[in-house]
Amino acid sequence: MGPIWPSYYSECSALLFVVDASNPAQVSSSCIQLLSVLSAEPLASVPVLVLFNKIDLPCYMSLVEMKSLFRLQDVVSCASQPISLLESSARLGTGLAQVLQWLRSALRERC
Ligand SMILES: Nc1nc2c(ncn2[C@@H]2O[C@H](COP(=O)(O)OP(=O)(O)OP(=O)(O)O)[C@@H](O)[C@H]2O)c(=O)[nH]1
Repeated sequence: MGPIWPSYYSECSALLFVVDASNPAQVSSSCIQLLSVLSAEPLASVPVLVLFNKIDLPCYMSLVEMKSLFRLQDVVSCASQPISLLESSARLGTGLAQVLQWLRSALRERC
């Protein structure tokens, strides 16, 4: 779906970038894709939540591991937009309250 994302950028008020944390191959390609999304001009000031999902699965990569493997702290510091990082399990509902809280406050700040 990546190739069609830019057609939505101009209408975007908040961006939820969901990464499958249980799939190491997808995690690395997602991080590269994230850098491209963050550098898109229409998203320069749009609040971003990077959500590491599927943390209920046995082999998921934790936020701590991902921060160190993909230098996420550097990505966050260098980006023009505010970026938050959260973990979730959509299956179990873990972390979803924080996602909604982030969404509410991101949209409130844009109004
Ligand atoms: N165990 C687990 N499974 C999940 C979770 N979230 C989604 N899934 C499952 O993952 C599969 C794909 O979910 P989708 O929502 O279709 O995600 P997608 O991005 O379209 O598909 P993928 O690219 O394959 O991840 C479905 O079978 C979901 O039930 C989660 O937090 N934990």
